[in-house]
Amino acid sequence: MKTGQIRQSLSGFYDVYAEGQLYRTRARGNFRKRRITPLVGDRVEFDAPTQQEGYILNVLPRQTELVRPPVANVDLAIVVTATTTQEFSTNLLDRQLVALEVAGIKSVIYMAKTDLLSEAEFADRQRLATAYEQIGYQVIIERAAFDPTALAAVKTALAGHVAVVMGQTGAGKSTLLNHLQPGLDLATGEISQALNRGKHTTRKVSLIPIAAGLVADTPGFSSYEVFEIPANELTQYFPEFVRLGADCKYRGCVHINEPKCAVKAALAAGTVLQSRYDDYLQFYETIKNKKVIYNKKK
Ligand SMILES: Nc1nc2c(ncn2[C@@H]2O[C@H](COP(=O)(O)OP(=O)(O)OP(=O)(O)O)[C@@H](O)[C@H]2O)c(=O)[nH]1
Ligand SMILES: [Zn+2]
Repeated sequence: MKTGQIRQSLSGFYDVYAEGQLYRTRARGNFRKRRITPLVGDRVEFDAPTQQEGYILNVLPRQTELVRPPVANVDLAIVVTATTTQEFSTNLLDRQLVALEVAGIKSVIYMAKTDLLSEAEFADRQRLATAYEQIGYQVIIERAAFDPTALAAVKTALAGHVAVVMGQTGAGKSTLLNHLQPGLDLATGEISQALNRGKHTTRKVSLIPIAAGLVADTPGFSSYEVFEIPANELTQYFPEFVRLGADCKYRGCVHINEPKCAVKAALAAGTVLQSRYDDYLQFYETIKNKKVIYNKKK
């Protein structure tokens, strides 16, 4: 028996990488009775008499599991953010960051399309980039449409990780992937559209080695309407609130109506971004209002 990692899945076949080689396998373990479908990124135990006919015997426990793209053990997300004034939204960015915090996936913010900005717009995005860095996120900001320094920074960030590229439609995900891996040839402007059709396509998903990491060739989605966490835990997914919250008067402070709240004090002092706090309140309300819906889930 060997141990390896699924690097690609296509019509019932799983290509497993182990000891420098790829093995084409099928699923045949008793994990199937437990309704575990192997995912790209899974670490698996398998038997392979030849490189062409192997059988997955066991799927090892997952650290993380994404639905779109269906990839296991992702531990890094490049959150591609279009910076043009029409497209840029701190709300959408914060939604993605919170969803990734909840999933236990580290985020790197990639600010794209800066070549389309005026000087004033660029200065504003730079100010935000600094603010997010202070929160604790790495921010990579393009200085040109094809910026080798930004690409090199992405490659460095990928080292040792299993990563996905996320972001809204038109953010520049395919463009970034194509620049990271020339020859990948993803059709720009087509991925979200294809996924949105919601058909059960037998889409190929693979992890491509880029620099010293692995990146899913299919970008992920940013529509996280519901956060499946209790509202009073939302604060845990805002790293700056976690740090400040230690100084709130009340344990379990949710930084809304409580007196002597360190988060609200920092907001008044201008050290917490107003947009972050506004988004926090909006997500908090969203969770409260969706309570009935997510309780119905089995
Ligand atoms: N000027 C400029 N245009 C860009 C940049 N990045 C992407 N674009 C353009 O923006 C459009 C959308 O880019 P994509 O890479 O397809 O965006 P995507 O995130 O993959 O979009 P979906 O497939 O819809 O999810 C394309 O026409 C790109 O050529 C950039 O840095 N500068
Ligand atoms: Zn507080």
